[in-house]
Amino acid sequence: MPTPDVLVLGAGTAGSIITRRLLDAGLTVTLVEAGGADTNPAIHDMSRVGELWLGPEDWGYFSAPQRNAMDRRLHIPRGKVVGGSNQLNGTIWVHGSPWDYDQWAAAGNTGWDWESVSPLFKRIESAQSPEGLIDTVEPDLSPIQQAILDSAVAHGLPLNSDYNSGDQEGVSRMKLNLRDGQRLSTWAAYMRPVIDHARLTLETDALVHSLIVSDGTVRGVRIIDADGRRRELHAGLVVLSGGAIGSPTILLRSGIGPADELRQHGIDVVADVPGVGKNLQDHFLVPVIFGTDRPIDPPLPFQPVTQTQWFWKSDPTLPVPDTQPINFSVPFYYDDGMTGPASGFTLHAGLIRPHSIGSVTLRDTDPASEPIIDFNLFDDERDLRALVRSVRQCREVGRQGPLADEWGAYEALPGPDADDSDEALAAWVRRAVNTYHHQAGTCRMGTDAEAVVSPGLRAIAVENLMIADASVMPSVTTGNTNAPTAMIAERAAELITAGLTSNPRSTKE
Ligand SMILES: Cc1cc2nc3c(=O)[nH]c(=O)nc-3n(C[C@H](O)[C@H](O)[C@H](O)COP(=O)(O)OP(=O)(O)OC[C@H]3O[C@@H](n4cnc5c(N)ncnc54)[C@H](O)[C@@H]3O)c2cc1C
Repeated sequence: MPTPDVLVLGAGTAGSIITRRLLDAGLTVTLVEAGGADTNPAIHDMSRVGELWLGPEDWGYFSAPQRNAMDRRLHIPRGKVVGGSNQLNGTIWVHGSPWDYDQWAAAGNTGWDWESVSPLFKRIESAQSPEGLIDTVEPDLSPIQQAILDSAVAHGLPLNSDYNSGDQEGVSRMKLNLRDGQRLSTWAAYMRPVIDHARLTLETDALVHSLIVSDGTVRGVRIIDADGRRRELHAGLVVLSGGAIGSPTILLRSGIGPADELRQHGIDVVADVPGVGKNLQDHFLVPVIFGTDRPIDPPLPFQPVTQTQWFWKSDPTLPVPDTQPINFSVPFYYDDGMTGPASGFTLHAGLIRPHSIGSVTLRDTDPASEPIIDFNLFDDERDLRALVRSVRQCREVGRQGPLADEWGAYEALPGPDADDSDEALAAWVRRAVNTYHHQAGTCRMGTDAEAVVSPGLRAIAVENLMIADASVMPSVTTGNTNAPTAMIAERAAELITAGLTSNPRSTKE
C-alpha cells in the first residue's frame, strides 16, 4: 500500500471532519477506527439511543470508584463505531459560551478566542454557510416537553430562542443534528458522501496500539487489524483523534507521557510529558424523576427523547451558567436500585462548570484494556453545591405550571423521603450522579509545562504528530462538547492544509 500523506487515528466527531477536509484539499488519507460500520438502526433513530449503551458500539467503560459518590463506578459510554461518540450522543448542538474561548485565549492559546473561532462554527452549519454540512433543527416538542418548557417559564426562567446567540441563559428548545428525522453525525455529513474516494483508505475494526517514533519523530502507527494481524502503517503526518479517553491512552502506550507512570508499566520513555491523561474534565447529571397522573405517550419512532434544556447560574455572581438541566420524556432509571413508575419524565440537574479535575491512566499495556478513568468527583465542594442547587430547582419546576396542573406530576426520585435540606439533596447527588458524557482536556493545548499540544495542535514533545479532538480543550466548554470538537477539527484541517501547501511532508509550525 502506498504511504498516505496523513494517517488519521479515530473516525469520531473530529476524525471524520479532518479526513474529509484533507481529501478535499487533495491529500491522501488513511483513516483508522477501532469500531465498525454504523449499521445498527438504533444509531439513526433518536427514540432508541438508550439501546446503544453497553452494546457493540459502546467502549463500555466504567470509572474508578468515586470516593465522594458512594464508591460508585459510573458507566462511561463512548462510541466505538465510525462516527465515534457522535453516533451515541443526543445530537444537541451547543457552541458553548464566548467566555469559554476567551478564557482559552487568555491562558496563552492565541487564535482560540471567540472572535477567532465563531467563523468556524458558522462554516460548519448549513443554516449559516453555503459550505456548511451540519444541519441543526428544532423538532416539534412532544406534549410533555412543551409542558416542561412552560413549567420552567412559570418557575421564572426566561425563554431563550437561541442559546447559541452568545447568551445562553434561560430555557430553550434544543437544536439537534438531524436530517430527515435521523441522526446526522459528522461521519454521515462529511464522510458518507466520499466513502469511495480514490485517495481514502479506511481501516475499520482496527485497534491502534501505539505510535511508531524514531529520533523524536512520529513515523506511523502499530495497529491490530480486523483479522487480528499486527501491522504497521506509515505516513508523513499522523493526526490523533481518538477522543478524550482514546488519545491519551495511545500516547501513553507509545511512551509519551509522565515518565514515572510509563516506567511503572515497563514502557520505554520516548518523551516525558507530564500532562498526558491529566486535566480530565467532564459534566455531570443527577436525575429527578417524576410520575404523572395523566399518562405520557412513549416517544414515537424517531422522536428525540430529549428536546428541552436550560442554562442557569446556581450563583448569580458567576460569569457564565454553571448548570444545564436537560429533560427526558421518559423516566430514566440509571441502575437497578432506581425504581418508580413506568411512565413519567426526568429533569436532570446538570453541572457544566466543574472544578474537580480527574485523570486517565493506563491499567496495563494491553490496548484492549479499560484505562483507569478517575473523575475525582466532588474533590472540590463547589461542584456538589452547584448540583444540590440544580436538583432543588428541578424539583421546583416539576411542582408547578402545566406539569403540576395538567399532568399531575409527582416526584418519584429522590421522592418524598428526601427533604429539601442541603444534606438530603447532597445524599441524592452522591447516590445518583452520572456523567453527562463530555470528557475533555486530557491532552490539553497550552504553552506551559503541562501542555501536551501547542495552540497550533502540534504535539509539543515529538515531530509529525497533531492531536485534534475533545482531548485538546484547555477547559471543558459551557455546554455539550460535540460542536466545540467539530470546531477544533475544522481548525485542525485548516492548519494542516495551510502548513502543507508549500511542503507536504513538513509539519513544523
Ligand atoms: C452517550 C453520549 C451522549 C452525548 N450527547 C451529546 C450531545 O447531545 N451533544 C454534544 O454536543 N455532545 C454529546 N456527547 C459528547 C460528544 O459526542 C463528544 O464530545 C464528541 O463526540 C467527542 O468527539 P471526539 O472526536 O473527541 O471523540 P469520539 O467521537 O469519541 O471519537 C474517537 C474515535 O476514536 C476511536 N478510537 C479510540 N481509541 C482508539 C484506538 N485505540 N484505536 C482505534 N480507534 C480508536 C473511537 O472508537 C472513536 O470512534 C455525548 C457523548 C456520549 C457518549
